[in-house]
Amino acid sequence: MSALPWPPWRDAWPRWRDRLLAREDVRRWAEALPLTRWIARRRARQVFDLMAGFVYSQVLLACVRLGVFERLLTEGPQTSAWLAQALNLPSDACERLLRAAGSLGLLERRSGDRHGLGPLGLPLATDAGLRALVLHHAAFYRDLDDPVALLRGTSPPGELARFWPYAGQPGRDGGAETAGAYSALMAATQPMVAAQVLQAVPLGRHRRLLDVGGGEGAFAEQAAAAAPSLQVEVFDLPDVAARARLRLEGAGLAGRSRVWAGSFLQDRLPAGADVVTLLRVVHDHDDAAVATLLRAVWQALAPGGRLLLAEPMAGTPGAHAMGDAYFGFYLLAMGQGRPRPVERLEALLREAGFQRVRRVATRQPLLVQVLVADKTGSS
Ligand SMILES: C[S@@+](CC[C@H](N)C(=O)[O-])C[C@H]1O[C@@H](n2cnc3c(N)ncnc32)[C@H](O)[C@@H]1O
Repeated sequence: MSALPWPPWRDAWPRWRDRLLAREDVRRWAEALPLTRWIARRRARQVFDLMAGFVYSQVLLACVRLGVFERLLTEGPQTSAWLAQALNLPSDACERLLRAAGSLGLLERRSGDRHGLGPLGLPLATDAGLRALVLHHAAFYRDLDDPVALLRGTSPPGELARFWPYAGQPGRDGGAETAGAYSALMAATQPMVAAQVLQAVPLGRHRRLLDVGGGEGAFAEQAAAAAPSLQVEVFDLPDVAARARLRLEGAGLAGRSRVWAGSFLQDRLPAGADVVTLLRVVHDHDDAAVATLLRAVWQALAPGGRLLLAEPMAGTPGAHAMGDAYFGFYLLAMGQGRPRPVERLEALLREAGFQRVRRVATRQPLLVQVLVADKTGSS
């Protein structure tokens, strides 16, 4: 266990508060008193939202499955009757869905008794990657059916674990199919990550980029568009690499790209790139595998080259639940990996031989944080 992040004397206040608020009479008093009433109400709402969060997610899933957001984006605000017909729902059920989605900020009322996109519905209407994730979460949701068994490791492998095994055993049965489904999801959600990374770290000064665990090449394609003189390369497992080859050729990048098939846990990475990217890869792996991977990247980089590690991280200010709750349980269901705080990743990078490890701010740290690290010595 690591040391406590605060000295024991700081426990005194929460201990006193917990003892006080455990008393029924104090809670009633706090609800009645104008000065504390708003805190009591906010807490009650927060607890209710935690309890009911799974219902909110299913309202969102229904909207995505029915294509509500894209429809309202292309057709503009519509009446409940119009939507009931377009979505093939009984009018009562449609009204119920519209009310639920409205209460969550996904939709909002407009003039003439019509419904339009709400502030939270707009990103879902415009981002196919977000909608793909919502659909994918249906499988994650089923895996969370018995969270205690999941924590104890006594539940049978769930759907996410079946989605993933091609990574551990390339070439095994069903590899191409599972790799296809997973890689397509990654590619659909990659644009939001690429936008953050390329804005934070322009690649114009580099000549050769190697995207390790680069999936079907979605980031390589965007990097090539952002830096026209950059040679882009992707390294991934064989079934995924085959998809990357097709994608990059299809994007007209055959002359500026190269795709390598292999496992970064067993095979040498191609040497000589002056920038290596690891996007949403490290959190998928346990510490021993990460040490192997980072050492392999260090060896592959040209002297003076740099590594760009980007992923959602634990302890992200203002987004703790994203790291510790969402990714903590997502990766548990997947069967390996963990979200790591920046400090842990910095330590792993230094242990692998990297120097000048530094953080680069992104506009949406919830989506992705970026660490840059240099290879200053020779291998
Ligand atoms: C979460 S996905 C991220 C893909 C891509 N970087 C992105 O952000 O869209 C992780 C990627 O690492 C690849 N991967 C996992 N284990 C690997 C291994 N041992 N060797 C090479 N690639 C691996 C997977 O096939 C997958 O494409």
